[in-house]
Amino acid sequence: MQILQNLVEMTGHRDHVRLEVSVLSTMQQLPHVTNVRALELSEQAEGTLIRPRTWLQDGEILSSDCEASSDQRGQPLHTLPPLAECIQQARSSARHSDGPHHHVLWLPVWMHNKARTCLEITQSRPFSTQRIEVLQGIFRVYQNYQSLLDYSERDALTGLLNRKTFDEQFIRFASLEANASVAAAPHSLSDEVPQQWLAVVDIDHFKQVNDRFGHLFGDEVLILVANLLRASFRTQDRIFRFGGEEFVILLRAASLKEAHQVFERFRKTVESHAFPQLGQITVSLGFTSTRLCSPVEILGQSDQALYYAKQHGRNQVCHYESLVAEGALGHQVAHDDVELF
Ligand SMILES: Nc1nc2c(ncn2[C@@H]2O[C@H](COP(=O)(O)OP(=O)(O)OP(=O)(O)O)[C@@H](O)[C@H]2O)c(=O)[nH]1
Repeated sequence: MQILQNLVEMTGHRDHVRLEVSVLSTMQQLPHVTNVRALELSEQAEGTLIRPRTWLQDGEILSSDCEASSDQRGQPLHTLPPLAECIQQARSSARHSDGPHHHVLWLPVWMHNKARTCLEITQSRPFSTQRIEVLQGIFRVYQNYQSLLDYSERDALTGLLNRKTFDEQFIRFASLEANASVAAAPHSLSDEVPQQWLAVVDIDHFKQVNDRFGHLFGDEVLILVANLLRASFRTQDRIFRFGGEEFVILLRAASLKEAHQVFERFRKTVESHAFPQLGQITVSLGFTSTRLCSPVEILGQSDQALYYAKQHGRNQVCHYESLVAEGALGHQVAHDDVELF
């Protein structure tokens, strides 16, 4: 009965992290469970890393509020061989016993053929068949509900994250970033601190595609561009379809140079892609650093850089602060210049 009540509570959430906290508290209440964690898997230059995103501490379930790439508690996936093998073979669970009172069960959350999260349950007794059935039952409800949440966060045409999700995630992220940067050094173009960049991408002369080939064909082009976006960025970078033929990318990069290179590489990928019937299409991209500004200002700055790219020949990447430093843009975007949220 307690489990049923917990399941009702679990499915009342509209947020991935709160749902995760809820499923872990449900599992933690089972007898002999000594620890529960949700591990996040992320692809980094040095290989797949795992870090605890939600965990049990002093009887309370806590969640990390920092980005995976800046979390010091990440460890290489290969340091947990049974889990690494389970992920590599796309299996639904793995188990490991480390002494008579330490038994671990891992349940990876598979979505779009990728496991980005894995639940970890530790018990002081070996897992009985019945216990595994109960845990897997709870896990299936949780996973189905995660899929529903995921579906509501995505754009139906391209499968990218939608504008609503951007508004929710970016406002939350920007307030975390603002708090973190209170003690940070003043911003300069040559800073080498890992930071986030926001780019607005717009397909050039897309209206002509629709006019010549029809709206349905235009939709196919949007899907192809979305696929190129997915292939060009890492899984921890977030890509949104913002509306129409406009996309937004949130990228983590160590320097302006690196961010510029990554965006430039994407521009070239689109330029050199052979689109059926169309041949070549191009994109313009405006980007800015997300530090020390409000979400409205950040979007406004990227939009200004994009507008500049469009006005100066299209098929190019423009960086807002560089344009301002060169005197190419008239003025910095103020709060009331743009109204987006
Ligand atoms: N096929 C399709 N077209 C869309 C969708 N959303 C917006 N569009 C079209 O995208 C086009 C955008 O055109 P504009 O913003 O005028 O500019 P453009 O032709 O892309 O030219 P520049 O941006 O100036 O390079 C319009 O024709 C819209 O109808 C969509 O979901 N599917």
